[in-house]
Amino acid sequence: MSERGVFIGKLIIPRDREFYEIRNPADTRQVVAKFPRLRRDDAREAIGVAKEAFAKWGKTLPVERARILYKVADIIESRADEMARTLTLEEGKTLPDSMFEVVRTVNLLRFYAGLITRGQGKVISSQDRNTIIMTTREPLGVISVITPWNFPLSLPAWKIIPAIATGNTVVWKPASITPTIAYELVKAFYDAGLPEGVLNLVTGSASEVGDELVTNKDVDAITFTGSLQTGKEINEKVGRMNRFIRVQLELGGKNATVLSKNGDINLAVELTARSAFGLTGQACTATSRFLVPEDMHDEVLSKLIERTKKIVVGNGLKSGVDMGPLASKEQYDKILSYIEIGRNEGAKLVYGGQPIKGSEEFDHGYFVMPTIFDGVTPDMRIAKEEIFGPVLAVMTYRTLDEAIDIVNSTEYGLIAGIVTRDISEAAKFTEGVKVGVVKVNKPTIGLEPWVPYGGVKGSGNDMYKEMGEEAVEFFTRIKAIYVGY
Ligand SMILES: NC(=O)C1=CN([C@@H]2O[C@H](COP(=O)(O)OP(=O)(O)OC[C@H]3O[C@@H](n4cnc5c(N)ncnc54)[C@H](OP(=O)(O)O)[C@@H]3O)[C@@H](O)[C@H]2O)C=CC1
Ligand SMILES: O=C(O)CCC(=O)C(=O)O
Repeated sequence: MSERGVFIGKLIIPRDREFYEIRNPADTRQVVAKFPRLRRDDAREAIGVAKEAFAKWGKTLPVERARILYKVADIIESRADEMARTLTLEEGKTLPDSMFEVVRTVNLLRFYAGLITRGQGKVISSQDRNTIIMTTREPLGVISVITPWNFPLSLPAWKIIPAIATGNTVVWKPASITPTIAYELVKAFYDAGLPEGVLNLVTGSASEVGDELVTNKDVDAITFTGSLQTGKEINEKVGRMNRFIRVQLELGGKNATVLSKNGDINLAVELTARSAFGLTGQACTATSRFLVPEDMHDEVLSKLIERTKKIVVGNGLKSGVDMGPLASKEQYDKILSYIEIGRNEGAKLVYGGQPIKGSEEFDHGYFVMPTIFDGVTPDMRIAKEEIFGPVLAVMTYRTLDEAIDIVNSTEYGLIAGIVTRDISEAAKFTEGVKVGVVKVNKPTIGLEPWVPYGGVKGSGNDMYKEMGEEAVEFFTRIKAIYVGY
């Protein structure tokens, strides 16, 4: 398997750096690609290149930037099958889920291309005669983009595209285990004619490359998605630097789906099974708690187990597979350890709870069964901590108020779902839950790119939203202009 490069201004293959292997999580005998482990100096160089490129890119007309974004969209569309396959090989999710990411990326490109040509300022009436006041939005400069592995294409895309569309330049550090699809995304930008240095890709460790992207004084803003722990670390580091820059932190979740007494049981079971076990539970939007009215518990649980038995686990490249492997050995060990924690703290394991082994198809991958714990109480670790895998906690409640309290009882606040036929119940739930997104009769997974997204509490620093028109607010600053005539 060939060695891949990085983009520092342009594509380079740094032969004097160590290369590390990316392996397929469904079959670890297969090497997907090799990438260089860059050092701090390389990241510093990339930031310098981005700063230089900003001097020109920041002054291009929106229509020129839009023209390139539309072209990137066409290129990605023409490479959709190949890119989806690469994503599955590298991260493990099923091909339809990978294709969903590709299509979302194309939609993001076209959405922001259209949006920026519409203009971003306002005209405000003045208290003085013969005066016009207006605002414009200007790009910030160099943006550090640091992203996780679970949505390795569309999640970075929803940061990079509005950043570049608004005239900023970018240095991107993808998660160490998913650089191949990152490389493909950046390549599509350059194939579309993006000027050198506007989008830079640096692969390497969090402690060197990641740290440089956070602490370098030429960085004007940081947008990060990842764990709560890393988010706190980045926040502290930036705080210690004694200068004011924007930091966007999108962190974990411990999302609940609540079945109300007035809800459709079959719908709740279907949405929960999809949101808990789809994407192998490795989504920040996944449902990891299922709250069920006490008197409906037995019927719901038996339907949930029946539905979960139908989930086909396997290599994401195979058709008919619903759930791929976990993305890495680290993930595999972590999920199995949480299953052990659940057992030890007295939750009842009613389905799964095992790695899948014993055949050629499964012996070389990080496969585990979809897992359901029943009798989970809010004080248990499996009810509070983000597991980030296919492990669902079933909990019971008596009143809607109590359900809302349970939903709010973790340190996270990303998404909450309710299944109900009663509109006033849906309204009460929506008002009561402390989260960034509410889903009514919909799965917690599945976001649309034109809708603002972001969590509260431990799920994010909640100053700016991602996606939608709102993303532009993070990547631009407002200038007010008073004109007398
Ligand atoms: N709210 C949201 O929108 C989403 C949140 N997430 C959250 O992401 C987490 C899973 O992703 P995971 O990759 O494990 O998260 P991490 O926080 O471990 O890593 C995220 C990214 O940050 C890098 N990184 C890690 N430590 C530092 C540091 N000190 N300074 C700079 N960069 C650093 C990582 O590099 P490296 O890979 O080299 O370690 C990676 O690129 C889950 O908690 C999940 O909930 C995921 C998706 C969406
Ligand atoms: O659920 C989705 O559509 C997106 C979720 C996501 O991006 C994430 O979990 O990282």
